[in-house]
Amino acid sequence: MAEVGTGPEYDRDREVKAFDETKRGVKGLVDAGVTKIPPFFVEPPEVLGGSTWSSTDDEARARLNIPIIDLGGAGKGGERREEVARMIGRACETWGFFQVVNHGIEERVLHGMIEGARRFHELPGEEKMRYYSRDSKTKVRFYCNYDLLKARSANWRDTLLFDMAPEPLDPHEMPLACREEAIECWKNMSALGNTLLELFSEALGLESSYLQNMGSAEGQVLLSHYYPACPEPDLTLGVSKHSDPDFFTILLRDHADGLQLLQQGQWVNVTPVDGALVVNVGDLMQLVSNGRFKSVEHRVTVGAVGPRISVACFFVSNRSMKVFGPIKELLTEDNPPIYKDMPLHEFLHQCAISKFRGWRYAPFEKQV
Ligand SMILES: O=C(O)CCC(=O)C(=O)O
Ligand SMILES: [Fe+2]
Repeated sequence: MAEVGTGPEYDRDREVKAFDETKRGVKGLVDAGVTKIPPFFVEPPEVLGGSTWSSTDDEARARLNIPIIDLGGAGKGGERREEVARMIGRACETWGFFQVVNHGIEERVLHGMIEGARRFHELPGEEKMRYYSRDSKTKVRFYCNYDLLKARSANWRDTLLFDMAPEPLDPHEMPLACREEAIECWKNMSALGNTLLELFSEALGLESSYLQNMGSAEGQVLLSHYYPACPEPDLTLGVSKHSDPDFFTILLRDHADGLQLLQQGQWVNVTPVDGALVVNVGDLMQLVSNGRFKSVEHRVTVGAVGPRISVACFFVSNRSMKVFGPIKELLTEDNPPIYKDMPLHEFLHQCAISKFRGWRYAPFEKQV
């Protein structure tokens, strides 16, 4: 006989809808004391599996850590500017990920943001639920999985989203639990994002202001993710394998492991480093750089202890009619365009259906 909850009598759509209507997210399940996760969170074994790089050899292990780049002296006219731009370029061409230290954001601001996110997600369910929304026009929204109603399996995480830019967000719309912390964190991440944009431009051999002038990252979305402890951590994921559909992402994490990226078909753990921020290339950057910078797939596993908290700032374009394609200055006879020019809305649609499938000019290995 089929296991209870998964047999033919199990109405998945109804269960998902009923869960969504609680407006309490995964944290609500944990608070209710579930000891088994609802079946719609269970990932198939082929998704959960996959080998993880591991090595007993110290040197090999060291090579399996994404680069940690010191931004000290990399400001405009700084003595390390060129060196840092080169390091960032190399990291984007190989890993698609790097961590930055000496980034200029005070520890107080980062710690405050993590604690603010914790305060929000640990509010009583009745207080949080008034922010619960699936309407993408809502600039402040709390939700459990943006694609909950469509995805094959749900992810074990809740998110609070703030649409910070380009239109300013009225602070009064933000929950008090993390309002000040989120504004301060975003201002700092936004400034760091501008510096990174200049460094990305220089790494590509372009004018410092080139990428900024394209308007590819003028939209900024701050996401506070909360991954509660999971009673069956081996059956589900915090977030399934994906690449970010933005230009680039700055990610703040607490001390918990879980973030993994895919390298040569195997998962590599991105080990937390005190005070560091993770930066990763998104799909739009891969497109405009004609595949030179890689948008690498990543995922988050969950643990039996928790929560794990992370805060991501997505740098995006919100000009849906603007046409994006490989930057002409980067193209040569030896480096012909491997992607088509297309309006942003079409690009995002393609990303949503299937990453890069069916619209490349040449066979292109997405993974390095
Ligand atoms: O929580 C994390 O460490 C990663 C989050 C992530 O991949 C995302 O927001 O796209
Ligand atoms: Fe991501």
